[in-house]
Amino acid sequence: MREQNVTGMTVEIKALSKTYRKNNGTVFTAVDNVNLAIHRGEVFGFLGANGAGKTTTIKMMCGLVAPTSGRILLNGCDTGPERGNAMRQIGVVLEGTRNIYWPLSAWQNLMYFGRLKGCSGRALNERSEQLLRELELWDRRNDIVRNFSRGMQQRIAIACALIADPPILILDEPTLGLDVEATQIMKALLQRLAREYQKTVIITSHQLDVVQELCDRVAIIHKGRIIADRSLAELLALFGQGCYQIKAKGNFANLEKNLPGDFSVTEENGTVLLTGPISSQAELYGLLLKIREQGMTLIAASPIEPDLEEVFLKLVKNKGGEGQRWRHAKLC
Ligand SMILES: Nc1ncnc2c1ncn2[C@@H]1O[C@H](COP(=O)(O)OP(=O)(O)OP(=O)(O)O)[C@@H](O)[C@H]1O
Repeated sequence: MREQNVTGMTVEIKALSKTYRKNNGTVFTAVDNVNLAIHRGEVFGFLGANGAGKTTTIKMMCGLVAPTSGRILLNGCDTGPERGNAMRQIGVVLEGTRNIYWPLSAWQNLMYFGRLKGCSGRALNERSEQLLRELELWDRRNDIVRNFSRGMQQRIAIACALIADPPILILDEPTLGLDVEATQIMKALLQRLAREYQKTVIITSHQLDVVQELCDRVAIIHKGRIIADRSLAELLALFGQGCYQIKAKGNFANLEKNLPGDFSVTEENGTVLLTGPISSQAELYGLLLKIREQGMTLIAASPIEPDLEEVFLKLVKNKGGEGQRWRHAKLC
């Protein structure tokens, strides 16, 4: 029976672990005590470097890999004892364009996947038409999918994943291989699914600019463990405090050794860029003074906003995750 969903979360992952036994008999932990709670109507980015444990976690959510321990509740249904019900709560696009049948038309794909998921008759026809119109593919419904662009194939895969109207949509690299325009269409579509239809949209992606534009919240997994789980705004703010970039011209050789250790110095087309943490106005003025004393010409000094890529790299490089955030926050 479905567990009453009183938490307002459509996905709850509790103490989830997965271990594999290697050929030499040692045990390898791919996913290590992961806890996540994802809201209805949220676009959630699940990030990690290669081999971090994203796919293993997603596969456990999709019932493709059995957890070693822990629980996954999808809209209140436990993927263990209530696998069938739990699977009805999700639509999954794991390998994008490979999720659909290329020799079939768009319409035939929807009929096929719809029937596979227990839909039939008028309801299936109406749902298919609605999805194809929504995804601006209605005019191409009778065309063979093989001849579609990658972006269109990806949209058909999403339509097939949504055919039974699940509350949760999971997508692995939804914008991989798409051009700029198709990427924009995909981002707008996923955002609309979350905002207008209150779907919980979970994406994995290595394209951090896409994640930054698209996601409300981000979790970062590293060596099987969650090292950050926050709203995007919080994550960026956490790492953005007091970070400055100063532009100047002139010889910086002597200045470099007098800079605080966390500062980086680069030169671009004759302009020297000094980037690093500044904790107070006094510290900023002191540094500007040093630059002038050096005989350099000051061009500009401005606070900088970190992007998700910087935040990701800092967290992953320092491995300690948010537990050490104050130390990292200084490393602008
Ligand atoms: N069936 C398996 N047997 C043994 N080890 C596995 C198995 N599946 C995954 N692993 C290991 O578990 C770790 C996590 O793999 P996973 O595929 O979840 O990473 P990922 O974050 O999805 O990486 P990528 O971004 O490269 O897809 C890796 O070290 C991988 O080699």
